[in-house]
Amino acid sequence: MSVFRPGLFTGRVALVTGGGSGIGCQVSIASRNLERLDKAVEELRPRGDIQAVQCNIRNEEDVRSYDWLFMWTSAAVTSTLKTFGRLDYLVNNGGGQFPALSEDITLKGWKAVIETNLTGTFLMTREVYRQHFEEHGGVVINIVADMFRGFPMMSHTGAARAAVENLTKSWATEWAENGVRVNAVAPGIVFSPSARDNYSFDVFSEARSEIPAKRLGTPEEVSSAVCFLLSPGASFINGATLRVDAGGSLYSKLMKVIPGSKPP
Ligand SMILES: CCC/C=C/C(=O)SCCNC(=O)CCNC(=O)[C@H](O)C(C)(C)COP(=O)([O-])OP(=O)([O-])OC[C@H]1O[C@@H](n2cnc3c(N)ncnc32)[C@H](O)[C@@H]1OP(=O)([O-])[O-]
Ligand SMILES: NC(=O)C1=CN([C@@H]2O[C@H](COP(=O)(O)OP(=O)(O)OC[C@H]3O[C@@H](n4cnc5c(N)ncnc54)[C@H](OP(=O)(O)O)[C@@H]3O)[C@@H](O)[C@H]2O)C=CC1
Repeated sequence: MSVFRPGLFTGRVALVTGGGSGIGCQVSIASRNLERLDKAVEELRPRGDIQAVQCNIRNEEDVRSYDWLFMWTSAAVTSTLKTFGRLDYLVNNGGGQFPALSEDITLKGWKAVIETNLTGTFLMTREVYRQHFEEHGGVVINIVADMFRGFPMMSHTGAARAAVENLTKSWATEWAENGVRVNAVAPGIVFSPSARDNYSFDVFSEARSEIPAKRLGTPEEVSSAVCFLLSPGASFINGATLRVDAGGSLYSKLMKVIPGSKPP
């Protein structure tokens, strides 16, 4: 998802995991696949000062280490600070999961999802705080999901995202005195080719009828919320989760069809 709007953040520096674009400010985009990142940088270069950083957010060394001798730019936080000299925003957008009933999730699959969505967010945010925000302040946005009534068929990500929402509140309080704000954005259902490929059925067509607005959200609609929470207009908002789902989280959609219940 692209997360910024033109002109809003001129002179500011952002680090965005999981792709996204930074228009009008200087941005590092960080994910595992360098080829895809480079393509994104090519596309976005005319609109902003943007660099790609290969980083697996599950790997502490990728997040943290930097080899001053060889000048590797494999460490997301350090290389952003080295390239741009400052860091104002962190957007923890990188994440993902696969659909499965809980009883079918292997330990390896469980760990992959928890480490990506929960541990990755923790490692990135801890590092940004240690290296820059503790001294200079800043804003963190955590992208979570509509897991407010549990997340049947994706219980691993539901648990991880709920934990990230809780971390959002802990960090908002722990770091308020250092001028750090931490908020979360919970998108409803937004078309994503990777999610489409992860399902054996057309999840987006099926989901549409379960959204009160009867349409999917767009990346721009999520980015508006991210921009607002990053901006000075949100300077008194801390520890909040903004739902961007056209009311979908309030509507009783069923992720799993329950044919009938067995007597207790
Ligand atoms: C539409 C609803 C709303 C949408 C919300 C979104 O977020 S949209 C955007 C969402 N975007 C995405 O979700 C991005 C796509 N998702 C991913 O990249 C992965 O799901 C990931 C997040 C687990 C990362 O995994 P990774 O690269 O680190 O690991 P790996 O690939 O090596 O797998 C490790 C283990 O996980 C297990 N396992 C994995 N897949 C399946 C499966 N389909 N079935 C069953 N199990 C599966 C399996 O145990 C596997 O080990 P094995 O058996 O192979 O030895
Ligand atoms: N689309 C939707 O309906 C919803 C999406 N979300 C969440 O919003 C965020 C963006 O989603 P969307 O753009 O749709 O999905 P994508 O799958 O297109 O984006 C996910 C991004 O996360 C990156 N990523 C995954 N694992 C890691 C990792 N270990 N380290 C670094 N980067 C990683 C991927 O890049 P790479 O493979 O190169 O590492 C990819 O760029 C995700 O967290 C998603 O779960 C939440 C609710 C709904």
